Amino acid sequence: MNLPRIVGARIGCRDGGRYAFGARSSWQRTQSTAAAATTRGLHAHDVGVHIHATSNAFHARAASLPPPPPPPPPSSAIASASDGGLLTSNGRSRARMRSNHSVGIVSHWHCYHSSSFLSSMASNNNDGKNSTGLGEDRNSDSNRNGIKDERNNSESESNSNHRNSKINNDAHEHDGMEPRFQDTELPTHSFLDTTAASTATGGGDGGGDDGNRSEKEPPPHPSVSKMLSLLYPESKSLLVALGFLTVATSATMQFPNAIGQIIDILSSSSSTDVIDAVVEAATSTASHSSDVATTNHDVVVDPTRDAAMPSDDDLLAQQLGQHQLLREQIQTIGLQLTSYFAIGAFATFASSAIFDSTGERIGADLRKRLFATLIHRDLNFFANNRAGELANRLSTDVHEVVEHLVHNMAYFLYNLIRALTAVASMAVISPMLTACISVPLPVLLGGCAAYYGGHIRHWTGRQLDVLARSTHVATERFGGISTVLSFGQRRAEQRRYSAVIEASYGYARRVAIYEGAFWGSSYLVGHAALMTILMLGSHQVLSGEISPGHLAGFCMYAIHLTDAVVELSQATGGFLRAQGSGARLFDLLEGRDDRGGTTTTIVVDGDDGNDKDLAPLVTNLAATLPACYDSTVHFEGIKFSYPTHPNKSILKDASFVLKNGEMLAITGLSGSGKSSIVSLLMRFYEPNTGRITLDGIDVRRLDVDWLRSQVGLVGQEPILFDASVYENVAYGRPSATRDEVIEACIAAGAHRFVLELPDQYDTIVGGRGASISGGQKQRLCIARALLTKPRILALDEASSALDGPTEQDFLHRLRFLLESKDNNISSILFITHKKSVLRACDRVLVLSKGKIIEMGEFNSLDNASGDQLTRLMEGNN
Ligand SMILES: Nc1ncnc2c1ncn2[C@@H]1O[C@H](COP(=O)(O)OP(=O)(O)OP(=O)(O)O)[C@@H](O)[C@H]1O
Repeated sequence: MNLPRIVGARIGCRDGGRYAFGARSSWQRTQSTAAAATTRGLHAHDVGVHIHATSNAFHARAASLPPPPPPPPPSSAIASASDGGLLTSNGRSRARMRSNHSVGIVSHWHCYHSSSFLSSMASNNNDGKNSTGLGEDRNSDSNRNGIKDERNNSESESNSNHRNSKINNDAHEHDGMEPRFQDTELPTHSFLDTTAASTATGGGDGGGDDGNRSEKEPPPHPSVSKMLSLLYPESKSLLVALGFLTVATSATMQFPNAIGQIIDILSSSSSTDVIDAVVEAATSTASHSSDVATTNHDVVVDPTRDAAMPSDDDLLAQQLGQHQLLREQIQTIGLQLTSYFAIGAFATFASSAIFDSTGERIGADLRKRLFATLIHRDLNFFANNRAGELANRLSTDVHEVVEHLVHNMAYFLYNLIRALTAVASMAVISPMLTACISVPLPVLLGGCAAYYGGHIRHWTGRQLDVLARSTHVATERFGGISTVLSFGQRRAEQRRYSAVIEASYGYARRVAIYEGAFWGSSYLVGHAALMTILMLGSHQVLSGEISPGHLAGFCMYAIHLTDAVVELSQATGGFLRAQGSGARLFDLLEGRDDRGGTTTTIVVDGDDGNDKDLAPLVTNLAATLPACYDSTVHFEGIKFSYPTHPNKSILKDASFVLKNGEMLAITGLSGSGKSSIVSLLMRFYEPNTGRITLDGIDVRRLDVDWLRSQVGLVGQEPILFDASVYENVAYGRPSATRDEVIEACIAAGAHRFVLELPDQYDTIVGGRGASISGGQKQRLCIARALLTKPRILALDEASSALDGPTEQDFLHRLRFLLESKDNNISSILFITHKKSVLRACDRVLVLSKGKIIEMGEFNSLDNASGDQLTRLMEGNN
């Protein structure tokens, strides 16, 4: 299961297919299943890239690391131990990872953190505009607008701006349409303009005007309590994980203490004497036995030796006993440490596994919630929000929130426990030394992190914006490679891409410098603190206040403290980044977006002529018509503008009737508002004034899903999903039998070519039906609409890709379906430019600039000379 592809495909559905077929909840289930699969670890390709790459960043990083250098020379146990995070300036995260092995469980969290440090900062700045998954939608937009866009591209390439603008102007004058998705064709300066990049990433879809998608104001950051509310459902697991984390950290923190004890045991004067004596005895025994072997007969016993004095042998035996005692003491400490570390290892495993899986659980739930919210938004919302960007929110932003919220929380807690334990242990050893380090250190390191972190965030954001833009453009160009080739633009594209990548590298270099400065400063501050401790501590040892072992232990705790303070400042930054990523998510979840909001309040002319707030009726989903209703549709004085362009009048006082039992064609110049009529009938949008009635009832009083189920819409662009022929046709009625699907395909004239496909009805048609022809796609879409047994069939240029004989056959079948008593279809609405279709219809309605200018039978209109229809039909014989 491929989550982003599913999401992209569903959200990118431009013809409103989801709405028309009322299959939102079924896709919602699909999405839930995909999310659940992700949670169970069945990471699909794209999800895996996002989730695994970061949540298992440790492993990925570790795998890519060079082998660790040889251990530091034993001359400095402290220096070697201090690698636990402090002596890390050069390799930064890498060195941190390596060195952290020396302090037990530290490694996991460090490595995790190290890899997420930059990416997390950056991704926030990127504001979720990762270009992954964007290209497909934008490509399709580009393809739709292919000729115009590509002409523009070609013109700009040859630096003829005049011609370029003329093409646009011509197009504009001709059909009154605004050129859509102009930003897909960027002159070099805007291509490199990171401000533009930040606004222009994302896959455009949904039929909106891209140009209108101006940069959104960043939403306010959600409060801390709101962020933490995401964790609430999993609070039990998190508490358990926290318990394990505390145990693991406590176990780790035993190590410095143990080192101190061992050093003290070994360096006390009595121990030194015993060790010296035993070593001496061992040496002399060795030389003595060799002497005995050579001069055994020379041995002379001293008769004057005092019998009361303990003999050398007794003394040696005593010292050997004490030596054995020392060994046992050290072994006891070793055993204690071993048991601590065994417990620590288990606790690390448990806390890590619980934190990770809980994070994924929270992410999966958040994705399901967000998808459920998005899939129920209206078409206007999708016109205002790029499909790719929404899909990105589902994958990247949710991942960011989980990453920073859950993992950072774990990381923060871990470091907090570590820092507190270190301070407490240090205070026990030497309160004075503790005060010396624990006050200035957090201030200095926190200051460094705040100062450099701000710069790193800033430049990483710029870099990722440019990178995201470049990725989007690359995806788009690869998708439209045939156009790039046909206009000979390969080198130009190569130059553009190189330029933007260079710009991105420029930002990356600045990031690298600030990062280096941060780690350099941390190194300096940390080592200065360590040096101070060593100096002051040595004086204390000399004055007998603390033992050398205590000093060694203290230094190790100080290293832990230094490291923990650095990590704490970064973890806090991580939480702020989670807030940044969460801002847009909460906006979407709570439907607070300022553009393209849902229809919550509808004011309409009531039946009694008074304006009424119909919101309660609209939300009451029970209103439907009886099965035998008359499917006559009345458009009464409809005035309409798209919410994105409220000042542009699309329909101007349009009134007409679609009678029960008739085939009505609407024709007119491109952009005259034909498709908008179907959108209003489907209630994708609401008219500004006037009303649409079905059987005399205002459609706004009817259950919108029921209404849509009564209209079988075949959109202008045949949208198929990346599934089998059978699944695509049965999309609107998943319960349909195979026979019913075949029947619908026969009626739509699709059966014959389906049989010729490699797996017939089980053939996968590819993303957007890429592996079948345009005419075949159209026929499958018609079959899909017929299968839902609609009362009204609305065909928006649905036969445009059919050849003459196939179209004639199709029209005959439709007439048969309309007249057949067994069939549900009672009226057919054609949106068409084709004379053959117009001729087959009962009546033709001619639309010009949103006004109905002619209406009647085709022959009567066709015979009237000089009219709009005749001009329309020129060259259309
Ligand atoms: N989602 C939208 N948001 C804003 N404007 C839109 C939207 N969809 C269409 N328009 C604009 O509304 C006008 C009418 O569009 P419509 O698609 O109804 O025309 P049409 O007659 O069906 O054109 P064609 O024959 O080219 O399909 C056009 O100017 C178009 O740019």
